[in-house]
Amino acid sequence: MQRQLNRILVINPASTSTKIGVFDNDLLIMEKTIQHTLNELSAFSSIADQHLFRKKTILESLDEEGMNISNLAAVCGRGGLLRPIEGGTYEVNAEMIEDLRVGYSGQHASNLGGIVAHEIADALNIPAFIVDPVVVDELDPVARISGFSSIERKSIFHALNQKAVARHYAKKVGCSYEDVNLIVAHMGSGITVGVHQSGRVIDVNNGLHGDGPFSLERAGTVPAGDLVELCFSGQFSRHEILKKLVKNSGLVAYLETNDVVKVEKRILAGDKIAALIYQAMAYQIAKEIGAASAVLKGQVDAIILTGGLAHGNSFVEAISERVSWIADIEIQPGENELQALAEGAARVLNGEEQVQTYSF
Ligand SMILES: Nc1ncnc2c1ncn2[C@@H]1O[C@H](COP(=O)(O)OP(=O)(O)O)[C@@H](O)[C@H]1O
Ligand SMILES: CCCC(=O)OP(=O)(O)O
Repeated sequence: MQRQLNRILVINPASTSTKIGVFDNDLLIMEKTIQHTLNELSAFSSIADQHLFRKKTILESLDEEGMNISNLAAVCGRGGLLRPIEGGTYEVNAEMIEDLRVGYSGQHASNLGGIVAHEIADALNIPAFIVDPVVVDELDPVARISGFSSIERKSIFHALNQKAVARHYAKKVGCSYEDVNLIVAHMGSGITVGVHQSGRVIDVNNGLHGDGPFSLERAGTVPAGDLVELCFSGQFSRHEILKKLVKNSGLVAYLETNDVVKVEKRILAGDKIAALIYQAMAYQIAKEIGAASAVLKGQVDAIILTGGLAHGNSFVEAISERVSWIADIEIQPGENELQALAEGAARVLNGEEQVQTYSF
């Protein structure tokens, strides 16, 4: 079926930048990363308060690029820490904006995606969407059990990129996403390993302040008793501990950088600590992939390695040597989030997928 031409503005707010793209359906016309200085952002007391500033910089950038926004069909933002929801494309509504504004499941720059998309779309009288936000929750009941009866495991992960690379793989092998079983490891500031069974992510580590491998900045699973002792030691406030777990752990804590390219140079120059930490990060990811293969009872069509760290040949090799016996390994470097947002909006605008409503 012939698709109609839909011009879509997509917005992916990150902690120090806003990435934007203009697409005709899923065909990229223009993309730009708008960098924000710490000085600019420090003027705001919360992430949500940045919405007018981010909107202004987006509209100015589009103007500079000569983009006429009057012919847009929709605006689509990366969704944030909402209530747990099924995967899909959601129209932004008042309930969603309120949850993004307060950060129902926590604070993350992606909370701005839906808010800013709505503000731009509203002025143009066109719909605003979010696609596969980080709170997509399709966990099997058994995966929710933590072992500590007052705490349930949560699904907070790179749903947008994970589902996009999984769909691309399925298309490449001539199947639909619902026909394949995949393990997807997204490896960047946060690292999440998702078990994709028949189009649903039935198990995944909580990549924000939950569990799983440590990452560039996150702690991942930490020995529980020792963490409790640290929390009650009087050394740290609640905010400091949470910040440490999310922003100042992993590679940053051990090696004082979140740049793996620099770490690889240090290793080549003989830095033994750098080599140990680098190996440990690959080891923990491989271990998580091994656990995911047990969830799928070994019926794994492919393992997909994605995110910025998948650009690194030796890092990919360090993981592959431990897990290549499980299934073929596909490398899809980078995060493809702008493309995934455009694809999600285009599927709905072209009637290929039903738009979802955020309600509770
Ligand atoms: N060619 C490369 N080789 C090794 N590591 C790379 C390469 N390109 C990027 N990286 C690493 O990827 C990481 C950034 O991942 P990314 O997914 O962009 O993070 P974020 O989650 O913040 O978007 C950095 O540590 C960077 O050094
Ligand atoms: C897992 C939630 C999303 C996340 O961690 O994103 P970043 O890796 O971009 O911080």
